[in-house]
Amino acid sequence: MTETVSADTIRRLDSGALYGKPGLPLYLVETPLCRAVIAVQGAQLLEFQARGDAPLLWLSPLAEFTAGKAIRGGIPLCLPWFGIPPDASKPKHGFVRNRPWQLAGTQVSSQGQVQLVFVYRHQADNLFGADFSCRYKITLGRELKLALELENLDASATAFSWAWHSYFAVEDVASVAVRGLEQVEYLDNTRSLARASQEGTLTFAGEVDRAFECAPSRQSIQVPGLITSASSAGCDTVITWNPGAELAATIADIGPHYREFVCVEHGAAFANRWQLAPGEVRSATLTLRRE
Ligand SMILES: O=P(O)(O)OC[C@H]1O[C@H](O)[C@H](O)[C@@H](O)[C@@H]1O
Repeated sequence: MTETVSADTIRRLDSGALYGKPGLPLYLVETPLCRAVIAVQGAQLLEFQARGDAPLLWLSPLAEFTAGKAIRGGIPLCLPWFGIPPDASKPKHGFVRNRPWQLAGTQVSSQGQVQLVFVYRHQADNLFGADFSCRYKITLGRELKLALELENLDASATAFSWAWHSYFAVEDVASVAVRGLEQVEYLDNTRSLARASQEGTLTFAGEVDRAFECAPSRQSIQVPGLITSASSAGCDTVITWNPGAELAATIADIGPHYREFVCVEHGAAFANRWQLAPGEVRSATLTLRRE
């Protein structure tokens, strides 16, 4: 990554210009290798498509672009906690997905991959009582590479849980199969986190909400083409989610569109959460692509 990126490769525009729903600033990245859209809020990838391939990510046609509200689809980053916190008055999945991030740098490699680095700094408050900072590198080529670096800036040891909450575009959720989780134990969020073991390939007949701790580093998702994921150490939890018809009907920005996506999320949650000493930095990576 050496050269500077030309101004027409990365353009900043309002969500109104792309989706007809004004309200949030976005970056549109167009290169000979791919096209991507990233919201400033949450540094959230909304679209990624290698040239000539089908879109990798699903963005809800009912997505809202309202400051402070999570955008349905793409890859929201859930952090500094994943799921519902013990204090239920606090937001689900933390707050960094609902806050603006700063674009700290851009570069292009000699092979044409474009890299954007986003940063977020939190100062201890009532929501989360520890200072921390995140550095999030998004590399856009024929594949998508994500790298997160989290630093505990607090004087005390602090626990963090987080996930890249990827929504993958599928033809029909009913014919999707996820491989790479066979025989792995999971917490079933549809049954108060009861433990069970994944028997065979994971399919989506109705609501599925499973958190696999200490999961293998590779999964494949048959959509019916193949999407593959490869994660590094430190990114050991996989969460699989689709609400199914009944629950989706109660979620305003999903509704009848639940058939169009599956979430196969990667991060560090439950038993895999990160316990960071004062000043400790920890990182993880995830690579996603269509084969
Ligand atoms: O609606 P959200 O806050 O974005 O959460 C959407 C879903 O995220 C994860 O996959 C959780 O395991 C689910 O329980 C949750 O419903």
